[in-house]
Amino acid sequence: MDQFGTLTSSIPWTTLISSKFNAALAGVFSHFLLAQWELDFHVHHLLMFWLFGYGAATYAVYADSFAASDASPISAVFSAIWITFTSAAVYFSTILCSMAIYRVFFHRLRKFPGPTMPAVSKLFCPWYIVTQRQLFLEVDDWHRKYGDYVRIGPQELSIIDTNAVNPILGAQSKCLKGPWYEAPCHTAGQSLHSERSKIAHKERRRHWDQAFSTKSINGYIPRLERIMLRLLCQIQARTGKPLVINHWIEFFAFDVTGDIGFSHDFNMIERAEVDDLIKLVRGGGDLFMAFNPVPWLLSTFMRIPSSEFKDILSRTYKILRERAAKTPSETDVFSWLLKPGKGISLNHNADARLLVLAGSDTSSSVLVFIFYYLCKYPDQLRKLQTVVDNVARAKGFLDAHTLMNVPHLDGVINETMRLHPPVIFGLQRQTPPEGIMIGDKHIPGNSHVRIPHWSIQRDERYFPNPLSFIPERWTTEPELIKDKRAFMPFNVGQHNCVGQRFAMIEMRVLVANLIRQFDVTFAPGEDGNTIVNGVKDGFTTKIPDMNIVFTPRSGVTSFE
Ligand code: HEM
Repeated sequence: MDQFGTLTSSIPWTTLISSKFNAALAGVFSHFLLAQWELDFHVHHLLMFWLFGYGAATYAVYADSFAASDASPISAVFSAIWITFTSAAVYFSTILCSMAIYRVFFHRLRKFPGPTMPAVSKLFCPWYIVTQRQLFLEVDDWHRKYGDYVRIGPQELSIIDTNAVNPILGAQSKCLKGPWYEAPCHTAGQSLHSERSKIAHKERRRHWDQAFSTKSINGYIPRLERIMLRLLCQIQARTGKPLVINHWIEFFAFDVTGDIGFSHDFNMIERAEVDDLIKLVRGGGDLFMAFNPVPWLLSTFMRIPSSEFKDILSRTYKILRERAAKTPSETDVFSWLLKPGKGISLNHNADARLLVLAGSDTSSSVLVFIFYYLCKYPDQLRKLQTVVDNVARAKGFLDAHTLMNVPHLDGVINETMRLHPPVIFGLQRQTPPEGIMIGDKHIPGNSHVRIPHWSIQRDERYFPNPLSFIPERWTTEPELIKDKRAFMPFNVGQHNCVGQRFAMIEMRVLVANLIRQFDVTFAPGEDGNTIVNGVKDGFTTKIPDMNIVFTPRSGVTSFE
C-alpha cells in the first residue's frame, strides 16, 4: 500500500492488460466458454461480470502505473481508463469476430443454406422488423430461394417439409420447447405454455385437459351463449353504421375467456370498451414484437423493472383472489387449476394471463379474417347464410349444439386459419443432444427448429391454388388438400392447443349467429387491404382495424 492508500503489487498489470495480443486471446477464450452454455437468460450476469472486470482492470492499471511513475493521480486515472478501454475494444471485437467466423464456417448448422446475416446473429431481426418488414414474410421469401430447410439464426432452422411435423412437434417427438419460451419466466412466473420440462408440463397439462374435457366444455357453453346474445343486441343497435369489427370481436372473446376462465365479467361488450387490465397485458406490444425473435434480448428487456407489470400482477392477483374466495355456480377453467387451501401462486397468475391472451387474441384474429373474406366474396357470404339458415330455420338463436356438425361452416373457419394462422411464425423447438432424423436428413443436436405456419400452410405442394380462399377444400373438393399434415393452426402433439375444441365452438357460434341475423359488407372506403397487408407477428397475429357494416336480414327468425 502506498502513501495514497493504493494497493501495489508485483504483477506487471499494465503490461498484461495493455497487450492487445492478450486481449485478443482472452476474447477467443471467452467465446469458447460462452459457446458451452445456453446463456440466453444470464446476459445481465455477464454484463455485470464484464463491468466488474473492466473496473478491476482499470484499478489494477491505475495502481501499477501510479506506483511506477511520478504522474499525478488524475492523469494516472485517465491513462488507466484509456489503456483498459482500448484492450476491452480489442477483447469484444475479437469475441464478435470469433463468433461470426465460427458460426459461418464451423458451426454444426453451416451446411444448411440461408442468408449470411442471420447465420452470424439474430440481432438483425429487431432492426429488420422495425425498419423493414415482418420476419415471417422474409423467411417465406428465403424458403422460395433456398428450399425447405433454411438457416434463420446462428442456431435456428426454419423448415417447411411436412415430414418434419411429427419429429419436431408430434406426440413422440424428442424435441423440447426452445429458449424463447423461458424468456419472460423469471419475472412473470411459469405458465403451462412456458413450461419447457416435458415432465412438469405433462403434470400441469393434466389439469388443463380436465378443464377442457367434453363435460367441462358443455358447462361453459351456456356462458358463451349468454355473451353471444349480448353481442347480437349491441350489433343490432348499430346496424347500418360502419363499425370496427376487430373491437367487437375482441370484446366478445375477452368477455368469454374471463367468464369461462375465472368467472370474471370484463363486461367489455356492454361497456363497448377494452378493459384496463387487457390494455396493460397487451402493452409493450411493439417492443415485444421487435425483441421477440431474440430470446436473450427479450429476457434482458423484461428484467427492467416496470410499474405497468407490477400493476398487471396485482390486478390479476386481485381477480384470482376474488375467484378463489367463492365457489362459482358454474364451473370454470380455474375450478381445475386452483387447489383448495393452497393459495394463489405466481404460476397461477401466469396461467391466468396465458388463458386470457391465448384464448382471445387467437380466435379474434381468425374471426376478423372470416369477416374479411365474407365481405370480399359476397357469394361465399350467401352460400354460408344458406347453409346456416338450413340448419335450423325455426330457431332465432343458433346454439352451440345445433352448430356442432355444419361442415361448410367449419370449412370457412379452417380455410381462414390456413391462410391466416393466429400463430403465424411457428413454434420454436430444440432438438435433443443426439439430434433428430427427418427422412434421411440429420438435424444436429441442440439446434432450434420451427415450422412456420404461414409458409407451410400456403405451400402449393400441400394446398393447390394456395392463395385462394376455397372453403370447399374441406368439404366437397378434398383434392385441394394434398397433405393434411401441413395444416396445424392449433399445433399437434403434447403441446397442442388445449382450448381448440372450445375455440371451434366459439367461432361457429359467433359467425353463424351474426351472418344469420345480418348481411355484412365493407364500410364505404374500406376494402380490407389494410388488414391483409398489415399483419404483424407478436407470437400471435396482430392486425389493423377493419370497418364493416351490418344490415338486418329480412325473413329470418329474430334472435330476440
Ligand atoms: C383459433 C383459435 C386458437 C388457435 C389457432 C390456437 C392455437 C394455439 C397454438 C398453435 C398453441 C401452441 C403454442 C405453443 O406450443 O407455443 C396453443 C396453445 C394453447 N392454447 Fe390455443 N389457440 C386458439 C384458441 C385457444 C382458446 C380459445 C384457448 C382457451 C380458452 C386456448 C388456450 C391455449 C393454451 C392454454 C395453450 C397452451 C397449451 C400448452 O402449452 O400445453 N387457445 N394454441
